[in-house]
Amino acid sequence: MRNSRYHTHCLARSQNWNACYYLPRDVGPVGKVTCLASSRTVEADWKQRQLRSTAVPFLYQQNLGYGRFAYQDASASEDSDYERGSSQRQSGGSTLENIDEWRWKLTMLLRNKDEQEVVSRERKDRRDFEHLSELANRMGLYSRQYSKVVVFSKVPQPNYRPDLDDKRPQREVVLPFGLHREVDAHLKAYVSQKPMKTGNLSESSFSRSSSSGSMVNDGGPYEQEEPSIQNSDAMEKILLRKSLQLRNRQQHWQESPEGQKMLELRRSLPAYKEKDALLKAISENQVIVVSGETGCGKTTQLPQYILESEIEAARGTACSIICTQPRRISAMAVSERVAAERGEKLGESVGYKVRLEGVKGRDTRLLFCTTGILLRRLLVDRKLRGVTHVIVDEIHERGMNEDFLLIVLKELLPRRPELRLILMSATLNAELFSSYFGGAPMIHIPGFTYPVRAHFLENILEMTRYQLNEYNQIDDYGQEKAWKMQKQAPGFKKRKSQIASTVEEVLEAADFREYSPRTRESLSCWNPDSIGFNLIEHLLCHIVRKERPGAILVFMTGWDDINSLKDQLQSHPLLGDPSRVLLLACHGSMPSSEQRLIFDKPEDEIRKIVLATNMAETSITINDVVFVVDCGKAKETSYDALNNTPCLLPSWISKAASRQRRGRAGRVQPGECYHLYPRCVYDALADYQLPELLRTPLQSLCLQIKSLQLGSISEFLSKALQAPEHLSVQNAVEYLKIIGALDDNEDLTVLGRHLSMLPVEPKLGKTLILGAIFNCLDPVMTVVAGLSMRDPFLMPFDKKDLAESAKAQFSGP
Ligand SMILES: Nc1ncnc2c1ncn2[C@@H]1O[C@H](COP(=O)(O)OP(=O)(O)OP(=O)(O)O)[C@@H](O)[C@H]1O
Repeated sequence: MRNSRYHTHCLARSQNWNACYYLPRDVGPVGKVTCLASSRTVEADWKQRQLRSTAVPFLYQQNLGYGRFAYQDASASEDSDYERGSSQRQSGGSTLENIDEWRWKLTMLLRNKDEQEVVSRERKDRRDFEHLSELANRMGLYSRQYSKVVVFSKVPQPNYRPDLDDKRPQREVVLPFGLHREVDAHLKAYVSQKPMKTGNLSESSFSRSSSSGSMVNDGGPYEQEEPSIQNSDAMEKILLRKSLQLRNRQQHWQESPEGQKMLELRRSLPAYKEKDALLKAISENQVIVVSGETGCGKTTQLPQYILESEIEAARGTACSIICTQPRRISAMAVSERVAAERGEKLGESVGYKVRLEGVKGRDTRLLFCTTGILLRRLLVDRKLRGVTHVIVDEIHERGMNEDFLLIVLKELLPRRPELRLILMSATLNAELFSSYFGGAPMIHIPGFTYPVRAHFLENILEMTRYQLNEYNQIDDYGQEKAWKMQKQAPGFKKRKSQIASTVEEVLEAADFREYSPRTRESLSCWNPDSIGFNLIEHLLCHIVRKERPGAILVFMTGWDDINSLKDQLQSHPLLGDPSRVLLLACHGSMPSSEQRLIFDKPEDEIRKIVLATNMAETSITINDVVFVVDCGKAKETSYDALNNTPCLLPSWISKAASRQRRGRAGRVQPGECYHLYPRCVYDALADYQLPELLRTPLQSLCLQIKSLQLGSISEFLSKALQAPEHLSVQNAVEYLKIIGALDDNEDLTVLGRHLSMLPVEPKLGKTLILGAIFNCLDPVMTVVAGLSMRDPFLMPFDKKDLAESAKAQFSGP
């Protein structure tokens, strides 16, 4: 290893800037520099004046690197004794004491167009961070905490920064050519001798890098050869022994007192009554469609029934179940719950995989993952080798990934007759899915777990005696506060969406005679465009003071309204009192570790209030939630194919989404749901949300189609459950041609291939480009980013919405 050349960087502290520069190792001798990758020690004896003139910012590159010219604050690096010393000298105590210093640092960051971020490793408690974060936010900057490191930046930050992960330092090691060849030869020899197993998840390409080069297969779609199984007798014996071990372990747990208790609990769920019928239908049909009320046990029980019955039949090692979830948080939470119900640690027979995170082991037979992860696996393993069951959960959401997955799976089914596909949701249009899969059987799980009482706006106003008027419905949030307030102000005219007009019509026709004059008056000035911060505050006070114990889950639309409402509630004498209320936020741009806090139970006497986006709408069980508050709106990407203008705006949710929100209560005890809109408005909502495929740009999807070699883009998309308009497809293809991702024959260029590998949700075409900027500072990508910035299509975006969407998309799937 002595000969290896480390692409590492040294930290050098500058005198005046209170900052560190990244220096490439070969910048030349500037004082005495020793880099030891293993011990992560940097010894620096800088001649500082000399350094300031010689130091050059270093573009830090790595696979998912965030190339930028970085500053680190003086106390930055734990790597350096020198730095530690300076940290003590300069920070001197709490961050709040040096707030002016911070203000100056952030101002300098804003002024200097070459700098993108300030990285601080100074010890900060949560309050300090929030204080600084507020300051940064006010200055139009972003902030993010990664364990002990805090980043203030000009652009939104992703959930995970490998370059800031002290526990897992990533270095690129360039091996000498001779050694490289030797390792290659050993690997080849090993691979050629190693028998291939089927049915083993650990061998599946979930662990393969998507950049393995196997993505493009000359054989065309689904034409890969099955791996030959050598020494099959010996292998079968090993697998059988393993299967018997799995069976013994399962029986042992089920017979234990804790296992018995858990079984009893599981048997009380409505799904249990249908267990045999479900298993029979699965064994007799390749595709089935399952519906059942929220909380009846679809997500946690059905995959488990399959797993248990396979293990029971001594086929444990041959079975491999994948259950997709639309969101990271549900994949993680549900897998934890199922592992606990099986008396195991996560990563034994049950695991999860979401982007950049996952827990699974060699024996994992049931894997919960995001839809995006399954799609990425399909990139490298089109036949889903070894997978026996695919369960697509919450199929009613009709996200772009889910619809895309369905087309691919539908094509795959005839080639994998033993593969089973199960589509599930509480609120799906079962006939639509059934007919798409040639009349697949539909099974309904009847019954509720616990009742949830629904209260609509008229009941809430009666109950709380809150009086709505023209002035207390102006929500105070977001950077463009003035604009938003103007928009919400009575009399402000704007182009109305169809649903907004319908809402107005039903309100005009509504009959509220049975309610008090006070409520009728309130309803007459209710502003359907506002979220109603003041009403929410009043309702929360009412629940905290007068209702039974239990956590409250409030559904908001996005990062900005959640944060502003949180600020407002924090300054309230009751709701802001930490000895009585624990206020938590949960949105897509938060790190998973923070999102998980919503599942923790606070101390007795403290009421937990979670402000969440629709990411908490499906699959998850926060077991102390008794009350749900639903503002009736969610941020949604929509797209006007005629003008090629996408936008991300709060829109009315569908009835299905409203029921899903209500269903977050009543899972372990009876619950209450407060819908902040009248019942007549609920009745007027669409049954289901318009599929994402029909309302968003298709660029990213087109790239996926091409990289999977699925033929002509328009032909492929015409096979969707509900095919997008021809104009939308054409626009997307044209766009990709303009930026050089597709050539004139609609084939992927090198650039297109790179872009198709980006882990970006295909929600906004422009986000794909932002993904290129953030995730891949490959020079080619930067050129593309530049091109797209001049692209007039970008203009209709609300900049904040775009940034927020980008943030949300980097955190999922
Ligand atoms: N973490 C948990 N703690 C306690 N009970 C739980 C937990 N997770 C699930 N449950 C119990 O299991 C039941 C079934 O949950 P599951 O997620 O399988 O329902 P579901 O039918 O998939 O609902 P949804 O459609 O809302 O996702 C819940 O109603 C609850 O009683």
